[in-house]
Amino acid sequence: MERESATTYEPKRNSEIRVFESSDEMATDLAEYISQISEISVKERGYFAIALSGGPLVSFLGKLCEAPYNKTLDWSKWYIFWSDERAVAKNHADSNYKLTKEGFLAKVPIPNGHVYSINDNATVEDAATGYEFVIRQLVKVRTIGVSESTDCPKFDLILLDMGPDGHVASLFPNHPALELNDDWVTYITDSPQPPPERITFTLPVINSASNIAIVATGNDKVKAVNLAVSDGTEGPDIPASLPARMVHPTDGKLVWFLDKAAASSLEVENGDASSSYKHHEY
Ligand SMILES: O=C1O[C@H](COP(=O)(O)O)[C@@H](O)[C@H](O)[C@H]1O
Repeated sequence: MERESATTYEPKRNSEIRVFESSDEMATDLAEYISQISEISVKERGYFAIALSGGPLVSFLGKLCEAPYNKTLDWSKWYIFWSDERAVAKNHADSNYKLTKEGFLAKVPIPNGHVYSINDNATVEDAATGYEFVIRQLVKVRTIGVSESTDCPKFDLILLDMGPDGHVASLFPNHPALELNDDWVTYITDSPQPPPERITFTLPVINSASNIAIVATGNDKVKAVNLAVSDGTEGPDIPASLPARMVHPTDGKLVWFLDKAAASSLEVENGDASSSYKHHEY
């Protein structure tokens, strides 16, 4: 696909940064990106297993509900998961399920049985255990792939929205959940942002995906974007435990979708605003 509107940094190894002039351009490119991954996954595996998140990224999924995608995509092969959920009822304003249902899922013909939401009627501990169990069953029958490198589920695509503090999914800076290596899904009860109780994919699961997209928009994301993609050495100024900086696909590919505001502190390599942005090499 031609992406005339985006400033793109072609990857050193397995990452790429795309910067957009407008929300509309970002939504158009994101829709094409998701569509292409969906088509490849269905062709190669027979399924498309995608994990969604909350945050502003959901508002960028609208183009998928319109022509041509609403007609051309094989929605019957889509399987929907969440990279994180808040411990609230599904009809609560804070629910990531509610956000994505209203903003996307209600507008496309994905079979209800393919939508794997997180239990809102259990303790967070039980909901996390139950969600991991469901994912394990789907890995066994290969509806979700498996990473040969990590033995973790290999989602075809995990869509993340980065918070202003650099959190992704419900993995927050300096939180012990960042160190979990054996669990696929975990829970926290002390989120620094409300609501405190949440269920989240762990980093090994995120990093095992075939494709990871991180969306960040707005002025309040400038610092976190800079820290997350900086090629500087980690230390007092660049925290090692910034979750977005810890997203390193094992065998897959990471694409950042940024608006100009969020990307405003990235260093342009040769001083030309249409040229590439520096970022760290994995
Ligand atoms: O709490 C959450 O926040 C992030 C995004 O943060 P925001 O400040 O940009 O809304 C979201 O990605 C995540 O799924 C969610 O649970």
